Amino acid sequence: MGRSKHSTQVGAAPATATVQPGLVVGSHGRHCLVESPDGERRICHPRGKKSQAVVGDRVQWLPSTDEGTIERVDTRRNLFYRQDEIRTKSFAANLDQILMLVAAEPDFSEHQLARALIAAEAEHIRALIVLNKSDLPGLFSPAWERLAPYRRMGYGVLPLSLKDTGASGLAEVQAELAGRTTLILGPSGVGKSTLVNRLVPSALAQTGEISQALNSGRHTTTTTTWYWMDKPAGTALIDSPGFQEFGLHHIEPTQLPALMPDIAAHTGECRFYNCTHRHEPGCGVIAHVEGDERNGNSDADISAMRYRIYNELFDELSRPAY
Ligand SMILES: Nc1nc2c(ncn2[C@@H]2O[C@H](COP(=O)(O)OP(=O)(O)OP(=O)(O)O)[C@@H](O)[C@H]2O)c(=O)[nH]1
Ligand SMILES: [Zn+2]
Repeated sequence: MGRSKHSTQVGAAPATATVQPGLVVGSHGRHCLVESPDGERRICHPRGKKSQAVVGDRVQWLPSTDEGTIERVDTRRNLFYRQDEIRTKSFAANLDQILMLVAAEPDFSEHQLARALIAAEAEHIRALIVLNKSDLPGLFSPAWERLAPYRRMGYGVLPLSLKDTGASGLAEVQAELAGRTTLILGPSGVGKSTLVNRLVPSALAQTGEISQALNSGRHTTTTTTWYWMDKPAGTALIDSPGFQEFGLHHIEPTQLPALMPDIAAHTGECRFYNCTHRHEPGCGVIAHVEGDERNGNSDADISAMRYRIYNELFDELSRPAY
């Protein structure tokens, strides 16, 4: 077996093999890499559909020769995933937070940012936004301004620069990661690989090892990977491959307001208890939308862009699946 030579333990399973606890640190397709409490790692295969695991899962596994079988996935605290019309794509489980990395350039999509934040809220996962490339002043300031609504609604937003060998803001980012399990997400070109390599100097080597083990020696980048930054302190970083669209088909349109903190702040002010905040008279949300001609209010703390994103998502999630 091509895969076997990469496993760290060799030998037949004892006849009285008992299930053992483990942590999923890599996954590719149906099989995954499981780390035992002593740090040993081996490839495991799910016993069946119910024992399919994702990175971050705590599992109970049974040794079989030099590989293993996942017998059970422990109850998850949360599962961060996206869903398009056809399928669900899981990123990872049991997260303390997601770190959304965007940059002064390339220009980031606020829609994609909003979608990831909504998916995190739906699973009660904390989110942190980091704006990289603060060394590009002409581009950084407008990007920082675009994030003002997110700061206002309570998200942590941190500036960062990883240019050349210098860094600024890295210590502040590290402080937010300490003692937590963090999934890092970001569109292409924002500096995600640069950041992961800076936070986990052995990342490149580890990725090679994990994807080799999981892909019978073929090096691919389609693997979600768990990196220990500080194991005794419980600080871990999960890096997952890029994606095109962040589907939110698992969310009902009427759930959206509760998952968007700036909108949620005003839903209690609406005249109708089942207000959709799109056209109703006496709507507390509309009354707080910046520049909306329907509002005669003082305090417009919902940006026009955020309200547009709300409406577009509401329409999208209201369309019947086909
Ligand atoms: N000016 C500046 N450039 C940066 C900074 N961080 C990363 N870069 C550059 O941005 C480019 C993209 O960085 P990567 O780390 O490859 O980005 P990525 O997000 O992993 O992108 P993909 O590999 O496409 O997924 C590289 O040319 C980096 O050198 C920064 O803080 N400032
Ligand atoms: Zn309303």
